[in-house]
Amino acid sequence: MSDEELPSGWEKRLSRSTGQHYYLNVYTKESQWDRPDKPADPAGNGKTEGPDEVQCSHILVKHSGSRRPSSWRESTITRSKAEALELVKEYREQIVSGEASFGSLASKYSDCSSAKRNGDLGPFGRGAMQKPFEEAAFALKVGQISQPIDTDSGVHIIQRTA
Ligand SMILES: Cn1nc(-c2ccccc2)cc1C(=O)N[C@H](Cc1nc2ccccc2[nH]1)C(=O)O
Repeated sequence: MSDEELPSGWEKRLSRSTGQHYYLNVYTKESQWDRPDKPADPAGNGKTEGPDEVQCSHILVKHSGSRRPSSWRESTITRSKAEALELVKEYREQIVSGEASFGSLASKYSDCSSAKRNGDLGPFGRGAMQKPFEEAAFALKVGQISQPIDTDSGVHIIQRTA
C-alpha cells in the first residue's frame, strides 16, 4: 500500500530529532512509529491527556556512545556516559541552588545546537522528539526541571517553559 493510501485519519510526519517518519492520529494527536493499517480511531483510548504541545529548553551532554558524538563544542566527543551523567547532575545542582541559570549553562555547555538559543527547542508536539525525551517533557509542569534523561543523543536535563 503506497503512502497516498494511508488509512483515513492518519497523517505522515517527519521527526526533526530522529529524521524518521512517524504517523499522527489527527483526532487524538497520538503518534506512532509503525505505519497504520486501519483507519484512525476518533475516540482513541484517552491516552493523550495533557497539552498538545509543550515548549522546553534542555542541556545535552553527549558521550562516546551518542548517535552523533560531535557538537559545536567538540568535534569528537570521547567522554563516557557515566562522565556525561555526572556533568548533567552538576549542572542541575547549580541551577536548582540558584548558582547559575538554565540558559547560561545551556549556552556554554549543551552539546545540542539549541545551545545558541540558551537551550530553547521551541514548541513541539508528541512524535517530534525521541520517546524518552518526549515522555519526560510532557510529564513536566511549566518551570520544572527533569532528572537526567537518556536518549540516543546523550544525557539531558529538560526545563519546561510553556
Ligand atoms: C531537536 N533539535 N532541535 C534543535 C534546535 C532547535 C532550535 C534551535 C536550534 C536547534 C536541535 C535539535 C537536535 O536534534 N540537536 C542534536 C542533539 C539533540 N538530540 C535531541 C533529542 C531530543 C531533544 C533534543 C535533542 N537535541 C544535535 O545538535 O546533534
